[in-house]
Amino acid sequence: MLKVSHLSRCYGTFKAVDNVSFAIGKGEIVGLLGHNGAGKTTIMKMLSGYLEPDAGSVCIDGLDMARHAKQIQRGLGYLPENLPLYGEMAVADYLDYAAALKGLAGDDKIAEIRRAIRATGLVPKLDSPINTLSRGFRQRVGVAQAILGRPRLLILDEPTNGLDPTQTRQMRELIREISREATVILSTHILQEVDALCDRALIVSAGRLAVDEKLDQLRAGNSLLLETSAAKAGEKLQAIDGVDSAGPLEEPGHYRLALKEGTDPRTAGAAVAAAIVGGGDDLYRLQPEQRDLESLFRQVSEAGATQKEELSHAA
Ligand SMILES: Nc1ncnc2c1ncn2[C@@H]1O[C@H](COP(=O)(O)OP(=O)(O)OP(=O)(O)O)[C@@H](O)[C@H]1O
Repeated sequence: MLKVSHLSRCYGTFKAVDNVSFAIGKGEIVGLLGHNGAGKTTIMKMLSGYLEPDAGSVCIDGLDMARHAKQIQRGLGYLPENLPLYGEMAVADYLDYAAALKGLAGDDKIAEIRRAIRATGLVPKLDSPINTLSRGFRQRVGVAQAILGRPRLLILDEPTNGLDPTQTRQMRELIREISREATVILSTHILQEVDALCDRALIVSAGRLAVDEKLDQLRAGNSLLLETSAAKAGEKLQAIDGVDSAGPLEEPGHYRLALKEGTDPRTAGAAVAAAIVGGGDDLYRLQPEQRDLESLFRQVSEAGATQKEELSHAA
């Protein structure tokens, strides 16, 4: 449905997005995660056709954004980070205007506005000028305009930004509801948001895509941590059935063993233990590696910070 290839974008000489590629299938909810300034909004702007990439391409349903922006944008809903809402306008008038901009007219337009208003719980606020609404309701107006016309792809930049816990819960329910009909990519720096809503996480760090992983795979984990007296066990362990790679960690005798897909960690663990003990070495620790979004995010951020530091020293 969405294919992003080698996307890059600079602001002046600063590279905000650097060679990012990923693909999203129909019906997925994907979270784009990253620290402040990681490049999420810049990526979202390019996905929506609002900003042109310096290099790379965005294809939606086989159409290239560079050549078919108008056509693609008709089937796309976008909630930008700071949606310019016209404060003096009543909610109903604003949505009527937004629907017309999307090319909706006549009965279709009325039906779509009604649907968006109901989906976002905006019925009691229809006649209220936008500048009298709370932040949560303004955000709902933003989502309502994004879902007008039943877009097949929804791009939501920080949809729960600034919402209180109740509003956040309601917004998540709304996104889940919308995802029954549409593919959703949402950006956030809130890990729980991705945990609660998404099938997959993309983590950007310093403009680069550092992680692209399904959350159930992430939760299942597929690696072992080993501590042994064997000084150079790497090669021997790599030869064990089910072990994909055996990398030494910083401390001597510590290894991280990545397992091949479909390998049962218990079976591989037993073979690893037998190889260590059978070779006359001591086995101090062997356990599945605990992986969660938070530790992965921390790892990626630390790596990104080191990389930034190295770049600034080199400059
Ligand atoms: N118009 C611009 N001109 C210059 N630099 C910009 C511009 N827009 C963004 N940047 C810079 O590009 C980098 C990426 O910004 P971007 O807004 O994409 O990050 P983000 O991950 O969305 O951050 P946040 O979570 O704070 O919204 C940042 O360092 C930012 O300062």
